[in-house]
Amino acid sequence: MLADLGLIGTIGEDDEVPVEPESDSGDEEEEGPIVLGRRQKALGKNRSADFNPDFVFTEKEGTYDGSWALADVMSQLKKKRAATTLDEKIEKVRKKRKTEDKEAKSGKLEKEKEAKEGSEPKEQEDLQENDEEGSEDEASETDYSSADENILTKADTLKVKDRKKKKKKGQEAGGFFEDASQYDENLSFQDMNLSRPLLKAITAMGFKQPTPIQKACIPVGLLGKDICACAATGTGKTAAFALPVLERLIYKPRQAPVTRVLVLVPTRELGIQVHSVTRQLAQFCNITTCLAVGGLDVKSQEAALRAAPDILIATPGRLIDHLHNCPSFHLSSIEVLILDEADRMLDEYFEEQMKEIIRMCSHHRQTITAASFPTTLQRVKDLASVSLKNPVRIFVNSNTDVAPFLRQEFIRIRPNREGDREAIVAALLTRTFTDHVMLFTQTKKQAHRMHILLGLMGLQVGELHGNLSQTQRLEALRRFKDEQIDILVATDVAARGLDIEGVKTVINFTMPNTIKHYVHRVGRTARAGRAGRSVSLVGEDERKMLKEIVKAAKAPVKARILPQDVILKFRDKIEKMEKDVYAVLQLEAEEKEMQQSEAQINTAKRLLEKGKEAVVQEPERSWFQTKEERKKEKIAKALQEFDLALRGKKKRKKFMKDAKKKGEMTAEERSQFEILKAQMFAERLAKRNRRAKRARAMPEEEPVRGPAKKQKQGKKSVFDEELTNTSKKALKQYRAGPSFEERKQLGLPHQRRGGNFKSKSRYKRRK
Ligand SMILES: Nc1ncnc2c1ncn2[C@@H]1O[C@H](COP(=O)(O)OP(=O)(O)OP(=O)(O)O)[C@@H](O)[C@H]1O
Repeated sequence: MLADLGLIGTIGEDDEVPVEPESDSGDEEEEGPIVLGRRQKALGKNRSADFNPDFVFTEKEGTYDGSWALADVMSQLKKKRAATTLDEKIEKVRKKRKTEDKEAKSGKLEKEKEAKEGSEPKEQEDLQENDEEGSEDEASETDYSSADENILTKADTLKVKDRKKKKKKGQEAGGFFEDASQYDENLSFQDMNLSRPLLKAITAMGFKQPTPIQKACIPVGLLGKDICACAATGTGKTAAFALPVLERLIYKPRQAPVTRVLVLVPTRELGIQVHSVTRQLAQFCNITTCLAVGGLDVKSQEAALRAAPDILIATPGRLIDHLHNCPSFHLSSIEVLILDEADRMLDEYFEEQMKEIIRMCSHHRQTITAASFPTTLQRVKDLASVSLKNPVRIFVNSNTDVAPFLRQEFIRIRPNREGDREAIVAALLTRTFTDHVMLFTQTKKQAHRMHILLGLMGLQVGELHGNLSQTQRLEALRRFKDEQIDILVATDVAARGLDIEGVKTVINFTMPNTIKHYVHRVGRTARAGRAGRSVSLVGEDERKMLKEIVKAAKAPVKARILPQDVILKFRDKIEKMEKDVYAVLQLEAEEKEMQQSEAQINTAKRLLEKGKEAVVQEPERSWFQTKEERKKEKIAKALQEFDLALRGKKKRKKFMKDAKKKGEMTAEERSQFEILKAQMFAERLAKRNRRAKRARAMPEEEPVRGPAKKQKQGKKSVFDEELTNTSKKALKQYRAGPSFEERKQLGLPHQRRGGNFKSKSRYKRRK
């Protein structure tokens, strides 16, 4: 059972001093290891009212082994492994290339000998040239020879980017929220009236003092109020919402076991992490937790749900699956609903699923939403569509705040040099940022390609995106966490919430869709008070976002310039590697084909041997939408996107068409495609925001009473009223005909012609 799996352990707890050992080698302007105290002093000058720069993420002294619970979670995964891993394929191609190069070299030497024996002076010249080429070939092998030393050590240039003065906007006022963003700076965990088991767990986890969001959030959460919380990435939001909830659960009288708390998260990996942190915080109390995210075994989750765990952490899709297919499981007992990464949970992508979940939740509950930043107050009000009741707004950072100890750098990509991106990234990863690096790409395809390219260069790389199986995703995360790989290439699936300890550098291959995505991506480093660095490649089309980032930055933003010959060298290297990349992709395709045919053969074999019964059909699981509805929704969304992608964008249309026709894209086109993808997303988002706000209501079917009801129905016309009035009085009046007054007004004879039916019908006829 999941509850017994012991999914304890966390990401990010150790006894390290919060110092970032820099991996840069050839950078003259580089500072030495950034000691937190010093950075803080510097920041002190720039003191922000939103984030308390005096806050120190103190060293963790806990004895608790905070390792990932990945091993346990992975035991739930289906064991369906590829015959060989991608890294094995890369290694195979690399070895082949090495032997081929060796052979070519020895061939050349032999030729050289022959030539020396009976050659003329001109031939000798040619051979000299060949010799030079030969040494370059050698250098193009993955390991760097002395010829490349210069390239590896030549320093980049760093310039501080000018920053236009940020206009200070007043905080958006909203009568809707009670504001509790001010907090008592001296508040300690002990002052918060938390129970002993929780305090013990906090100590065991090594937390010495609460973070600003925890200081602000925990006291309000304990009062049972609805909260709309917002703080920078990596500032401890998870514990901020988990602690008050755990405290309340400890004191709840227990009768029959019921699930009281539901935490919804947007990605599976984040679910695993939140579950792990909750388990650690609850390690000394008798509170049960359950993890129900996609990609993990359904059956064991069902069994765990039947035991009604106190806290359930889930992704929306898998939760709905259980609600519809696990008869005894329901949400009517939910007392606290928590939406982590709330802005994502309430965006269009999850809209239908969220409506369905909230519809099933009990009306009487506390709702807590946690996000890294709400862009506008309107957005926050959107969050209110989950029916927050007199919510308390707790914002301890402003809209575009990045982590306080993040150093932001940008590399300019000149027009028509888009094709250099891969070379620049390769140069950064081999020369400057060699370990604990996350590289973000826009598309899964580019992430995969970068994995292969960098792997062929001899770097230790892994990839994390939606095209991989859950096993592969978690395995990549585990290897990165365990320092088996130095670089994790990922798409935005890994951008939110993931707390991977010790990430030193985040590199953006292209700028992400929106600033919000940027803040999330770079938020994977400089967490919990540690220092970190982000390096983003910015092309002409992306400069607008750069300007905004520079404007919002509190610390100086730097421009990094790589020496041109370094870029050329790596470009050359990549060009030469192209055939090897193709070879790896080919190996993958062949293996996939083999596996598919093997599976078909096995099914046929079983059918032949044991008849139809041998092929066990999984019972179909039901879903809240019919297959038709699901299909319709998907088609509608796809059409909308397609429509947007094409509208007025002839250039794009042509680009897509050309790229498709050619089958293979050049480095330039690949980079453009990445940028295009991000732009399309941003456009879709902008269009969505321009649209008149639909009632994003998640209808709470509570009866509306009193004047509200009248207002809602609108005023009826006299005609409607007469037509629909069926009261006794109205009927009597109708039978009796118009009154004396009415007759006078209508110019009818004043005398009624008797009250009998006959005269009345006559009157009616005349009328
Ligand atoms: N009071 C504290 N003292 C020291 N470390 C803490 C404290 N609270 C949390 N942390 C650590 O800070 C790190 C970041 O915490 P967490 O993942 O909750 O941040 P977050 O705000 O949810 O980030 P994101 O927005 O990226 O999801 C974790 O490693 C956690 O263990």
